[in-house]
Amino acid sequence: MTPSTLYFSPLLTDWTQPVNRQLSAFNKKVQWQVIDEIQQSPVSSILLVAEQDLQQTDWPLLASRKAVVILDNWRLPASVAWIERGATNCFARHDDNLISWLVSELSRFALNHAERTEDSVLQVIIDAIPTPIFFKDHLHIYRGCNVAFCDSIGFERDNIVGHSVYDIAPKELADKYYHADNQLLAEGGTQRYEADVKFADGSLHEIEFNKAVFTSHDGKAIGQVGVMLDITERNQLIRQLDKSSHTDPLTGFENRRAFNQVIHREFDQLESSVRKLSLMTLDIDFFKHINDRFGHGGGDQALQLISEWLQNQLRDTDSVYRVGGEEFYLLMRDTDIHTAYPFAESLCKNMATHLFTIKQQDIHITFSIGVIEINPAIELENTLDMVDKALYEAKADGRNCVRPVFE
Ligand SMILES: Nc1nc2c(ncn2[C@@H]2O[C@H](COP(=O)(O)OP(=O)(O)OP(=O)(O)O)[C@@H](O)[C@H]2O)c(=O)[nH]1
Repeated sequence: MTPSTLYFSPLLTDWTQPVNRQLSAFNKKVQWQVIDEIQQSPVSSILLVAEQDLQQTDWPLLASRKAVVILDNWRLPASVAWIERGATNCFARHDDNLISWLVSELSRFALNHAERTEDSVLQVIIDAIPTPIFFKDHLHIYRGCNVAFCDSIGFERDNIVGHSVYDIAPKELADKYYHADNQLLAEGGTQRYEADVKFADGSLHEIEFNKAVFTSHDGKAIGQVGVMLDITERNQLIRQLDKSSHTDPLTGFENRRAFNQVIHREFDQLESSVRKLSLMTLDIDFFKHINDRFGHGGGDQALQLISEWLQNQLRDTDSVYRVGGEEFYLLMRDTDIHTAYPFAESLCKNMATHLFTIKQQDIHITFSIGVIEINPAIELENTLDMVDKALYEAKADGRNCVRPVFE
């Protein structure tokens, strides 16, 4: 930033000439730079802006500049309102006090700059903490941060401190932060929420923001401190654990625990819908013989081959679960018994004619199957008992067959 450059908004264009003449009279040589948007002026620069040029979306950026609002007709309430929104000062168009304020600011620039480089004990302490930490004032301007915060967002501290969140984050994200900050300042206390954050190296992180308001001695909110906990690995672990607690490792199918959750959810929805839902229970016949003949490893291989085969027979709306050693449930959505029964018959027939190769030997394997349409008027437990009973009947009737339940 050049200290002797004064940035100004378009409506002040004619007005800058008389001001420039007066500054020259006091040996203050300045350059004038017109800007269309506040963001075109550097943070901490002196910005002179006509009240009519300001949009509400500009307000969050006022406090990160030395923004002076110029009023056509100076009114005390308007002046105070602009200062509360973050403006440094407020003058009437023809107020000579503006000239003395500018002279004083231009003279003090070097001193202020030197003061900003001070290193405090607090800074050393927070820099030693590997978790990103930042603090902002009540106008959403960053007033401090640690090294971990700079590293995570990929900015130097000088490009953060004194800046508005709109200076360092894309508008969409800045809007989100601004809204959350406003809410916290209004409500006080603490705030915790999770959000995805893109770090400087392009990686996406799941972050838990822990923020707290700090107050002046009279209890007024004057800013907030935020700590960003990276919970990406923790969440990945939770998702992995959740998945493995619902998945059978041998076949990759979901297990009985997953089935119980899904069936109860879908059963509850059935009551309020006209959709049909059918359930098939499939049990491999004489699986013990396969283990006896090929060993337990051969039995495992058979289970994997059968699962692959079964998966290939299904429609997109079907889900299969391994609910026991050699027993599977097949949930068929949008399917009534008149469709489910012939489908079960064709599965049974296709399975019996398919050749599986285990340890270089071709064998035939068969299923016994029970099938039922789930009736929302009947207790789910009773339905599950009925379809299991149908499966036992199929076994008792010689296996390799389907027994449907018709009510
Ligand atoms: N290899 C292997 N075998 C399993 C697994 N889970 C269960 N089994 C075996 O599956 C066999 C099931 O035997 P049974 O319940 O008698 O049933 P079956 O031999 O299939 O006979 P029916 O069901 O009456 O036709 C047992 O020998 C179990 O040890 C598994 O994960 N891997």
